[in-house]
Amino acid sequence: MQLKAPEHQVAGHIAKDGKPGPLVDDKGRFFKPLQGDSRGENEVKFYESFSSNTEVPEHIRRYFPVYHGTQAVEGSDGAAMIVLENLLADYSKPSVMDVKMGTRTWYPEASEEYIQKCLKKDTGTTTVSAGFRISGFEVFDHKELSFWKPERKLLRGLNVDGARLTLRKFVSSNSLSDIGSKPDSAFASSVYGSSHGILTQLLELKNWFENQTLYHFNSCSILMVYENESILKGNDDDDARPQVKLVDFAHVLDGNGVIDHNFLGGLCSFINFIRDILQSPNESAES
Ligand SMILES: O=P(O)(O)O[C@@H]1[C@@H](OP(=O)(O)O)[C@H](OP(=O)(O)O)[C@H](O)[C@H](OP(=O)(O)O)[C@H]1OP(=O)(O)O
Ligand SMILES: Nc1ncnc2c1ncn2[C@@H]1O[C@H](COP(=O)(O)OP(=O)(O)O)[C@@H](O)[C@H]1O
Repeated sequence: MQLKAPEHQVAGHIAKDGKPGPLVDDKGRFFKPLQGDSRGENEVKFYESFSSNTEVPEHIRRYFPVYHGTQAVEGSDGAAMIVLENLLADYSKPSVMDVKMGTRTWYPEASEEYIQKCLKKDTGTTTVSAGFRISGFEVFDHKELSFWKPERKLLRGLNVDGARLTLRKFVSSNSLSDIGSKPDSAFASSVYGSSHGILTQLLELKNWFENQTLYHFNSCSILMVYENESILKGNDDDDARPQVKLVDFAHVLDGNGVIDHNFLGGLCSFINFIRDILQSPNESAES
């Protein structure tokens, strides 16, 4: 089995200091290392529960990576990995964004030390003020014809206007490395707005979150992706294949019959940001 580091990972842990990072194979699978501190165990528990839970509607399953169990992986010193569908396997020039949802990333059951660490990040980013934060993104720059990924530090410093601007940049054709340039939102209608676009998918998810009490998705992210190859070729809107997926279930807890207000609130706010861009694609917030 040929394994390599994923080309377009935008957030989360990477191989560092002897610890393994995610890997992908050529058969469309994504291998995520089981993290210590019971996080890995908890994520496996979630996937096992979710994949056999008959209360999860079929049309909602498509928003989650397919789970293929766990596996000891040779290229990674035999470490156990969670085997998932590689969400980017069918994309050749993907633009990708990871958005961590919720007005808080901590939860009462966590240790005081962990809560304080999360609180610091939550108040210092748009988590508290907007109900989500952009954890990472990579866009295909249509002027430079190459991928552009901002430094993490830059993302952590985004305020609400900065997040709004970044969501425009994500669907713009003008150069992204130029901080001063105003995003043209050229792909907003095909990526965010088309009948199968990001907004439609977010609204379908929201419908489920308004009722589901099975799980609480603490610290979970929405991963948005679309294809640039088709846009470059001038094909029609549907070829951008915009996709919304949920990732990172290391801190998911049982819902115990209670609505996940934290995720739902963040999702509603995020939907409003996307809607605003669609309603005024030419407006551009100052960074
Ligand atoms: O260590 P940090 O500060 O980079 O925090 C990680 C987060 O990075 P962030 O600062 O939010 O961009 C990281 O967030 P992303 O996945 O990058 O959005 C995770 O929250 C990670 O924890 P876990 O894998 O969910 O248990 C976080 O890792 P832990 O520190 O909780 O191990
Ligand atoms: N199934 C997947 N397919 C493709 N890429 C993925 C998949 N899951 C995660 N990723 C990539 O890895 C990043 C980190 O994933 P995540 O599950 O949040 O890891 P961590 O627990 O280390 O934070 C995501 O932002 C995304 O770029």
